[in-house]
Amino acid sequence: MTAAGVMPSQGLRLERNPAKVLGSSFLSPSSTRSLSMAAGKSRVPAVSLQQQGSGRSNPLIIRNVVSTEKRDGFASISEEDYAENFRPPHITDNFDIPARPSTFCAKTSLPDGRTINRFSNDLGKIFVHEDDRVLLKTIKYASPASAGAECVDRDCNFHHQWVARAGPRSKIYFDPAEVNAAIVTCGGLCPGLNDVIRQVVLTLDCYGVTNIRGISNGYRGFFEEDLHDIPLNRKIVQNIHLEGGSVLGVSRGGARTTDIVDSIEKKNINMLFVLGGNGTHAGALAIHNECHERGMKVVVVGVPKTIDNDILLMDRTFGFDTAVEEAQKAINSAYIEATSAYNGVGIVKLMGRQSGFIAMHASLASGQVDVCLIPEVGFTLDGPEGLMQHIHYLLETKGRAVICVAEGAGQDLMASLSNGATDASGNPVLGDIGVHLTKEVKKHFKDIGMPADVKYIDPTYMIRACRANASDRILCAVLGQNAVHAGFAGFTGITVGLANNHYVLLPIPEVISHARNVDPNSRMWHRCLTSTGQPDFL
Ligand SMILES: Nc1ncnc2c1ncn2[C@@H]1O[C@H](COP(=O)(O)OP(=O)(O)OP(=O)(O)O)[C@@H](O)[C@H]1O
Ligand SMILES: O=P(O)(O)OC[C@H]1O[C@](O)(CO)[C@@H](O)[C@@H]1O
Ligand SMILES: [Mg+2]
Repeated sequence: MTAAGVMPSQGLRLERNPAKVLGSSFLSPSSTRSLSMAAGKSRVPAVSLQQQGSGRSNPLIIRNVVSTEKRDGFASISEEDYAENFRPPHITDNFDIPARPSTFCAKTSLPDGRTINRFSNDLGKIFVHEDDRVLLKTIKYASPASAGAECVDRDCNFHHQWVARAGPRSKIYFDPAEVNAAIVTCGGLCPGLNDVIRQVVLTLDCYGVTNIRGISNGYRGFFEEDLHDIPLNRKIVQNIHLEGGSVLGVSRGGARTTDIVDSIEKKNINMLFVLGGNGTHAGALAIHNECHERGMKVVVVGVPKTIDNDILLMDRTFGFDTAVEEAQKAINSAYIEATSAYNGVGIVKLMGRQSGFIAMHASLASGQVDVCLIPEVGFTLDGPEGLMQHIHYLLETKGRAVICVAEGAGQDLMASLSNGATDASGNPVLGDIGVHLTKEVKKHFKDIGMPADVKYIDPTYMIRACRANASDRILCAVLGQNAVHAGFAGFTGITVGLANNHYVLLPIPEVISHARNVDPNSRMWHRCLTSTGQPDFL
């Protein structure tokens, strides 16, 4: 991201049905359907997998908006463009399915197998109107030079970006008796996975769905012969949120879209909930597209899971808050060690392959960190501006130095170590910056004959395996419930999220074009620097 020109929607421009959007609002599923049919076109995004990949790319280039005119690095995009881009794909875009009254909360099952009426839909306003919208951006920047400015034109004009509001609709597109739901958790672990699984199951139960399965160990569970589905119901999931991890298991790699969709077809799954990060969502989009190409009436709904908080457009993803909180223990231990030692240096490594949000927030929260290093901001070790000089200064002035480093930081300093290797999902295998820094700091002070007592803490997997904290559990509850509401409302190829403090539905391509990064021009990074008092190390 540059301070000068950040696209409002940092995703791909989809080749969509040219249905005219009125003003800045969206079309309701029913009106969209008639327009789609009239136009004789499918709204399934014609986007290749390569385009869907989570590798970084310049949003100004990939958003190939026909009406876009680029001037001084800015693209002029109309509010209609936003509306069209953020219109969540709907099952009725491709199939003529009648809407039916919602069954949400009509009844629920008890642990003993009995069914009771929950509460009547007449009791109050429980439904979100299908035309409800959430405003994505709320700041009107006066100038592209404003801190963290996201401007779409040279004059920094404000464009309304309305996105669909998440929540239960009064009309649904599935008969609960015919729903065959599946949940899959992919990628790495993240605090809160079990909470989301639990909420998806509880909410399906509230709609009256009894046929629910968990797919074992991520996408692999669809086709690895030794992996078996796990039946799920209200009773089974009742206490799963009390532990970290995923009761379904996770995995990386092995995503063969055609095999997965063969399996979906064979198992008759028609509502798929996919919990995962950028890679998982790219897979979900591929599954969604393949299902539609095969004429399968399947909705695919994502729930963004990334402890790193690196998914576009979202205020935060579940697990992040827990990670920041858990990291405090490690930072505090490093601080205690460093302050108690003679010339103590405490180094803590935190997760964040491409994005330094955990390290930045944990450093800011702790107030004990002297230097925060993130992937988005380069640094050097040696020379007058280098990190070693600053540690030297800290030892002389404070008698200690506490460093919080994100795992993706300083990879250029260890180019020879990582060797271009990738994991099963194609993610780069990183060099261990924590170990590298520890060695370099020890070596530097030994070389100059100054005592330095260096202690290194790597709490990464301890943090990731935690049970979610209360605030993340609430986020998980709302996201899990909204995923089911979205599925019943017929939305597909979408994901749920918290944007601008409201719960929304977003088309998957809009959130996965690249990882969300810390903007070095943002107020938050500047707040972190104000707190640590660190200089630039370049
Ligand atoms: N471009 C892609 N298209 C289809 N499937 C993909 C793609 N990228 C990754 N996947 C699959 O999605 C699953 C999860 O991907 P990955 O391991 O990158 O985790 P992730 O969802 O990004 O989560 P995390 O935040 O933990 O990295 C894997 O099974 C992987 O094969
Ligand atoms: O070791 P694993 O399981 O591949 O996971 C490590 C990765 O997972 C992440 O937390 C993303 O989920 C990265 O920050 C980290 O590099
Ligand atoms: Mg990933």
